[in-house]
Amino acid sequence: MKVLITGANGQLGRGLIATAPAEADLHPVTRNDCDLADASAVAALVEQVAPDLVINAAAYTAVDKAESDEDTARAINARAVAALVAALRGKLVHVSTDFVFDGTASRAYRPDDSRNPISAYGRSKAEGEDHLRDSDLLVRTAWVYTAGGANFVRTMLRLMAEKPALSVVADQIGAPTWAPGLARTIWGLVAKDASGTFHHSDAGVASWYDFAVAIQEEALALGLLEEAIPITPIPTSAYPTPAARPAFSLLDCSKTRELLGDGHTHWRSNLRTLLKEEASHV
Ligand SMILES: NC(=O)C1=CN([C@@H]2O[C@H](COP(=O)(O)OP(=O)(O)OC[C@H]3O[C@@H](n4cnc5c(N)ncnc54)[C@H](OP(=O)(O)O)[C@@H]3O)[C@@H](O)[C@H]2O)C=CC1
Ligand SMILES: Cc1cn([C@H]2C[C@H](O)[C@@H](COP(=O)(O)OP(=O)(O)O[C@H]3O[C@@H](C)C(=O)[C@@H](O)[C@H]3O)O2)c(=O)[nH]c1=O
Ligand SMILES: [Mg+2]
Repeated sequence: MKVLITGANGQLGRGLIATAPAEADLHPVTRNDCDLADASAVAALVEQVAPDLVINAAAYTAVDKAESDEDTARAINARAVAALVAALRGKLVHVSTDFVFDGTASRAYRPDDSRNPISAYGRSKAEGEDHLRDSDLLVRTAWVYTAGGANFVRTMLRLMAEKPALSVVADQIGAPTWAPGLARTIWGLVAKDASGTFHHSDAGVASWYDFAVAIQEEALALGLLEEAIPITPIPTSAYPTPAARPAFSLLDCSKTRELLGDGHTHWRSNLRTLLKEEASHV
């Protein structure tokens, strides 16, 4: 099975490469190999590799920057998806976000719930989803982190080492996602030849504040941080950002777990695994 993986240097791309099944003949590509904003380059790449499957792990993920750069976000998160679908004979596995939802739900979002993005990034990702065919596979995830990535965990570790105190929003609720776990779920869905929409995040629920508190506790226990600093829970209104973010974006992952018939690891357990990995590199 010839598999083209875009975004190969990203958090998910690296996880997909690390967890790929032995029978997958991987063709990882980065921005240097192909600029996804260039539709003709996308078509040429797909023609040249002639993959059975494309896993599109590339995206414009700078949520705040997208507010003032929506056209670039749309080029990568939407128009590149259309170009992949147009060039491709095989299946597209595409990845999207909890930020396609508006956050007004009072229960976890199911794969077929209606979308209503409230940011430029969310709109660009929703538009990308719309380009998929029925035979393609869409996996929505949230709050992704991994070793070496640009993510909330690494931002917190840096700020906790530098600052005397932190304030973190406590009224945005969701669940973090460890990239290698997401990658395994994607390979599991590919093995089942799944199509349609699936959700994957780690198990459990958190606010960004809860996540920050857990990061500090686990990092102190592992010796990644020397001293605890006070972390204050704040409302979103006290932390203004260019992009609006959903107040509640928990993903209901039961359809995915039922199909794969496996367990669902709690985010705190995955966080500990990641921090142990970070600690072993120090
Ligand atoms: N990160 C998160 O919290 C979440 C991510 N997602 C989705 O999951 C998927 C994977 O995200 P993640 O791995 O975290 O993202 P990353 O930002 O870690 O990686 C994205 C990759 O896409 C590449 N890329 C960006 N623009 C282009 C371009 N024009 N041409 C070629 N490559 C490009 C980037 O390259 P470069 O480094 O050179 O820019 C980067 O390697 C995405 O679809 C994202 O929307 C969903 C929910 C949460
Ligand atoms: C650094 C910092 C952030 N925050 C808040 C801002 C924001 O509401 C929240 C998370 O901040 P970040 O900028 O790390 O997260 P953000 O980039 O918005 O993360 C999102 O990225 C995209 C790609 C997705 O698809 C989403 O699922 C989600 O993971 O924490 C604080 O309250 N205090 C702080 O000191
Ligand atoms: Mg970010």
